[in-house]
Amino acid sequence: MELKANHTSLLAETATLTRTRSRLGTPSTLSCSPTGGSTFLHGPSLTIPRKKNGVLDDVRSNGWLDAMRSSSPTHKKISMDVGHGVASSEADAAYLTWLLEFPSALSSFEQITNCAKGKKIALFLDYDGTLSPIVDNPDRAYMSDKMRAAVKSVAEYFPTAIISGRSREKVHEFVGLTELHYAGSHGMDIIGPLRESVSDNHPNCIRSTDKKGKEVNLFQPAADFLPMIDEVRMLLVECIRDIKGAKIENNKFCVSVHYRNVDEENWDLVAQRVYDIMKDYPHLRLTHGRKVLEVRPVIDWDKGKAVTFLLESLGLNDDDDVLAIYIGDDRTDEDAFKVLSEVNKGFGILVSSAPKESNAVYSLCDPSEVMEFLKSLVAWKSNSLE
Ligand SMILES: O=P(O)(O)OC[C@H]1O[C@H](O[C@H]2O[C@H](CO)[C@@H](O)[C@H](O)[C@H]2O)[C@H](O)[C@@H](O)[C@@H]1O
Repeated sequence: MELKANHTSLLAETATLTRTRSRLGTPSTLSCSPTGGSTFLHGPSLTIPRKKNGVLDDVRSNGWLDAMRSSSPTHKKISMDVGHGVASSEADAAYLTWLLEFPSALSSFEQITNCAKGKKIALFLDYDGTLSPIVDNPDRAYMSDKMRAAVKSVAEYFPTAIISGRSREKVHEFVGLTELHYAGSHGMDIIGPLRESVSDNHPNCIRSTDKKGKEVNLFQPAADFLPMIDEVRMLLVECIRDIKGAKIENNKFCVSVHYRNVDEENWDLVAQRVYDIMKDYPHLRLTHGRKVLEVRPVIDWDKGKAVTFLLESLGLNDDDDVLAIYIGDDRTDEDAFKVLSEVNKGFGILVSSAPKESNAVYSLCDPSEVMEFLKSLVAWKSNSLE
């Protein structure tokens, strides 16, 4: 039996498994001001230390390898002892305990819609691991037609944006819906509605046209870095060429170094090769995703800033009656969760099937639960309009 069958009763069952509930608290205190979540632990420092004696000392001592090993917890669903409703392993018990701190957005749906009453919902969706399941080949991370239909329906009721680490063009191609707003390269490439106050406030925001010839605002705060990023991408392609399974992905303002398909014994080699290139580019930094190293410009911009920018572009940032919901699965999504709770404008929903520290308030287990959540939002909104 899967956890999804009945979150509430399972949570009650497992309450006895933990003595930490009172310490953790639950968003039942959320009322209509959804802030909270815990402080996100950013993990190992990502600054690059000077080179030491041995070749691999750098990547070991700076924590890259540890971060690589913990970057994508094994996907699992809770298995339960049939007929007993108790968690069948310590990992399951840990997950159920974690759910007390980050309750399912599905079982908390009524609480969420109570918060949303009388408010304008704006929806922000990450792509990989949120709308599409994680797969070995990043070029084939397609979302299902059912998911596409769910995203299309939700966008009919609420302004909806995709915020991805991929290039904007690529994620738009995968999603294939023109009615959404898109931010690629972790928010460093945004097309938003034309709004003069926004281009006045952001020097890198220019007037442009989208694929349909409609006038839009194009915001690319890292435009000056493009030649450097291209140069580093080409160096990275060369330097990992002989490592079986390693793959470089061009995300325009970022470069992804994938190691999902590399033998674990060669991960340190991937890390060291990337490190050896990065050390000559102090204006670039590295972040960790799910079995991916991401090289990006050192600028004060992330998915959190992209959410703020998009809210401004949608004319929603000054309204008190806005509820922004951000759904994502990755470390980079934490910046967005954090911003929403800081400005008290909404909350994050972390997609994870394993316990993680997060700035999110709620959780969903996997993309199938994300789809269920989107469909529930549509049903709730259309019923409320009848
Ligand atoms: O911000 P996102 O939309 O979540 O993008 C983050 C990265 O996602 C992709 O990589 C991840 O998904 C791949 C396909 O399932 C998987 O093979 C890979 O191991 C994951 O890290 C994408 O390929 C990256 O470029 C994005 O930065």
